[in-house]
Amino acid sequence: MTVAETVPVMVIGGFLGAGKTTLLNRILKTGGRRYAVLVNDFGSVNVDAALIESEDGLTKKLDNGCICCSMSDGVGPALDAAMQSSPEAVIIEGSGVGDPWRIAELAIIDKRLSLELVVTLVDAANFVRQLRDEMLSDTLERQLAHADLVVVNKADLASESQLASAILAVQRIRPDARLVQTIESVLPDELIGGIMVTERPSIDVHAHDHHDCGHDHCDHPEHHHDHANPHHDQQFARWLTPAPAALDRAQFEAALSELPSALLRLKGWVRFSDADEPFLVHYTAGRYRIVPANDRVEDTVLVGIGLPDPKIRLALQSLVAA
Ligand SMILES: Nc1nc2c(ncn2[C@@H]2O[C@H](COP(=O)(O)OP(=O)(O)OP(=O)(O)O)[C@@H](O)[C@H]2O)c(=O)[nH]1
Repeated sequence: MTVAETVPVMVIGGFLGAGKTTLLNRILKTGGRRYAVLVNDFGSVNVDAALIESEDGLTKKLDNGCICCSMSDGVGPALDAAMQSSPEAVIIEGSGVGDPWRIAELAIIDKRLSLELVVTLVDAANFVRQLRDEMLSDTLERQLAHADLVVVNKADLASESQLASAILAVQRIRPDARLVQTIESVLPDELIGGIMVTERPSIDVHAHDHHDCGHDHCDHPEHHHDHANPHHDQQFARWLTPAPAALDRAQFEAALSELPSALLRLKGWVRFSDADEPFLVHYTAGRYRIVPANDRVEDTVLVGIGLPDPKIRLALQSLVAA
């Protein structure tokens, strides 16, 4: 197979809530190619997969958990299934605490694929503060380390100085990447289908290293985690909170505003007592958005991720008791 016959792969990375799914949906709408999409979410309910607006039935959902594990054999069964529909391009959205380069490596070693672009999103309003947090900085820096394109998103939520310092910090970590600043992940037209990466530095991929990724369910011989950091998102805790009862919206919003700051991201669906349809809840770093959900809601449940803090479980319980 020549390079021309390989299927280009775009990997989308970036921290929790930075706007990855928003970008993915934008590319699906306007990118003009037949895409196969793999998404890897942080919780046991794959909220992102439900939010991918694919109209052509090509979207393939990855099972939850570590993308490196789910895709360890070559690029894995999920991609094999996606390739059956002969996509013109593949987009893989990593989890908000994952390392997009781990996914990119898998694309590099699969002969059917060629890595086209690693794009990393950054939350303009929160990036510098997150970078100063020693529990988060390593994850954030890794996400940028191999980015070809950095999208400094959520510019509408950032002050001028937050935006300027976010851009400076990105340039310090990844001076070679192209950088754009966006609102709602609206990329300039010329970037939407990807950018031509003409010079990718030589790549050191250890396809046959064998080391334990630390996941109980994984028994694959070929993993590509760092030896130094075999389980890259170990420091994060996850919460699954069913929300079966119809909630009082005002109380729910009040409780959302009180969530402990160690809870970095919360998303999912709830029902309110004054409305028939379910609502989609997005909470990131103290801000939230509640919008009517589409018709694909199966369970009303909230999934959360953050740094371990005993206050979070109680706060989530009172949230769904609102
Ligand atoms: N105000 C504002 N909100 C945004 C912007 N971009 C995305 N959002 C909202 O931020 C929330 C998170 O966006 P997502 O696209 O789901 O972020 P993500 O990176 O996929 O999140 P995870 O997969 O959970 O890490 C959603 O409510 C979006 O509608 C933006 O530029 N400005």
